[in-house]
Amino acid sequence: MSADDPLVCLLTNPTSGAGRGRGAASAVTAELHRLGVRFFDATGSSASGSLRRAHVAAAGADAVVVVGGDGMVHLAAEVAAAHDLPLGVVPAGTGDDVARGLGLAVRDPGDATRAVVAALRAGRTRPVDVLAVRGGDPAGSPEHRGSPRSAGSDRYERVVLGVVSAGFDALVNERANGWSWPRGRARYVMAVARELPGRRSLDYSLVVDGVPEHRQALLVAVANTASFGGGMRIAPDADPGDGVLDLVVVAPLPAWELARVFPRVFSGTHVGHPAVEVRRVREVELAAEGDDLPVYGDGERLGTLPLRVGVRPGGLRVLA
Ligand SMILES: Nc1ncnc2c1ncn2[C@@H]1O[C@H](COP(=O)(O)OP(=O)(O)OP(=O)(O)O)[C@@H](O)[C@H]1O
Repeated sequence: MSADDPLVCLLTNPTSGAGRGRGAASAVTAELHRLGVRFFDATGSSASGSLRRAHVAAAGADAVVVVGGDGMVHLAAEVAAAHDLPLGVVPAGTGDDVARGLGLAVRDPGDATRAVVAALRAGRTRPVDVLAVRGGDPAGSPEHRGSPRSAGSDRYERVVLGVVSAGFDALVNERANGWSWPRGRARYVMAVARELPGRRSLDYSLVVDGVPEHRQALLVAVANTASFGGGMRIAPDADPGDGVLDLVVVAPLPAWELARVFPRVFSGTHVGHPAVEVRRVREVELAAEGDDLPVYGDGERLGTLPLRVGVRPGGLRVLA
């Protein structure tokens, strides 16, 4: 190991993957030691602590490497993008939708670490698009405090790698996050079942690539990658390398029809349904009438509407 070797800012999360994160973190640090990689472990006792420490550590690092699920990858992407560093991902969550969406294999943490280190040492990165989200009331996302860019909602911009969504699924997410059991997909499916009877469509005001439109919809999602919620392929053809976003609007459906169509989201075949519209766009402004509708990005609460989502083509380099 020499001072010329790359220095990694490492982020882990003991709570990822229903507790698997702790073991994954140990496996990764052991492998980094074995491979002689210089790293600084920026993991704190909470998400906000990790974010603060990572912003400091990243200032002197050559890469950010994250061990965890979508929420951790989200946090690490924020740091990597702010410091213009490549991001290495060791998936260790319950869903790992973002990692899969980026085309990364979800495998043994040791193998994933070796792949990341090989890419780092070879200087091999793949550019991926990111969603740049403005608005969304940062007060609604306490873990975000501590970022150099969190001051003032106008200047506030947040990076999302996977899917930004508002509507039925955000309410489902809100409900699922309030439960500690069951884990993973089962928790989402149960939350859907609980949310279905009370489901309502909302009056959305959208500005899509500069053109205003009003829509009654159950759900509006802006996707960079295909899935969220542990395998729900909301935008099955979304490609994080195409420089555009997939805007998904689900029109109101009777409850019985929604219950019939919903399971098709796991295979992505819901997009053939007439109530589901998918468009390739570059920027969406999103508001919902008279509602503090929660908005989620990468499975994390971003805050509430209104907000604007744009694409930064190739905005992040992934070590792969
Ligand atoms: N150091 C930490 N200590 C406690 N909680 C943390 C820490 N770092 C992050 N968190 C929180 O843990 C939550 C879950 O993290 P993560 O997304 O990595 O795992 P997961 O939920 O199991 O995976 P997935 O989102 O892929 O299903 C995040 O919402 C994040 O805010």
